[in-house]
Amino acid sequence: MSDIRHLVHPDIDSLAAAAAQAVTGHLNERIAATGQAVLSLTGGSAGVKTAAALADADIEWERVTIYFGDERFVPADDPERNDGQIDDVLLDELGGRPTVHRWPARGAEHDDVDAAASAFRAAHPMPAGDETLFDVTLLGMGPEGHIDSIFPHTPAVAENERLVVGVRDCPKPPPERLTFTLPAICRSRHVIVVATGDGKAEAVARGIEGADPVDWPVAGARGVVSTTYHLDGPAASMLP
Ligand SMILES: O=C(O)[C@H](O)[C@@H](O)[C@H](O)[C@H](O)COP(=O)(O)O
Repeated sequence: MSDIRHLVHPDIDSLAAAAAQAVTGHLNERIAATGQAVLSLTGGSAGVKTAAALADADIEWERVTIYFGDERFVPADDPERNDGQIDDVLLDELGGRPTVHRWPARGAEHDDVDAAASAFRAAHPMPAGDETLFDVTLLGMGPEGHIDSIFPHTPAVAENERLVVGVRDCPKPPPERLTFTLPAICRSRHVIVVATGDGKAEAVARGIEGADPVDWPVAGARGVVSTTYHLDGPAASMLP
């Protein structure tokens, strides 16, 4: 099992700055080594703030490929989509420099979430086996330990083969979503979890102690090289 650690920051802005600095270091290391890097982004307040902090980072973005860890299966122009929030704070500013792979939107081409997941798999073939898929996966987390659209006690958290699934009956609206699964997330070199507030404290503690991911999905998100939780004081308050 890779190294797992946590860092506590005074507030969400310094947390986002530190997480963005870590993302930058990991991406630049891979760009120096291989000429390219792959990043998976996340929605939520801490995730979007971290993406915003990346707008000032010194990164050769034309060498970076970006995915979104999950997406709400709603129309492309729906303000509920995660990618629109990331466009506003980061991608619009970067223009066409990174390669960005978006999830299918609900619409004329896709009106069924499972068909949309199949279409995404077909359009983005990913190698079987252990080869890493992402250099960095950034994850926000809900109070019940959900990451991406992987919620406790759902088919998505039990998925142990497919890298991408459609989600129905999601406990948090909207009910239909698309998500990478734990087998995909665990093929990241570095996993970075960002969480603030005492509502997240139990999930943080369960994640770091290595609880059953069926109960606390974040506990199943482990990077090949490192797993780091960036927290504020309240989110860290149940750690030993
Ligand atoms: O699709 C979603 O419903 C959100 O993106 C959600 O998964 C979010 O990332 C977490 O709930 C953490 O959000 P906060 O950092 O705002 O608490």
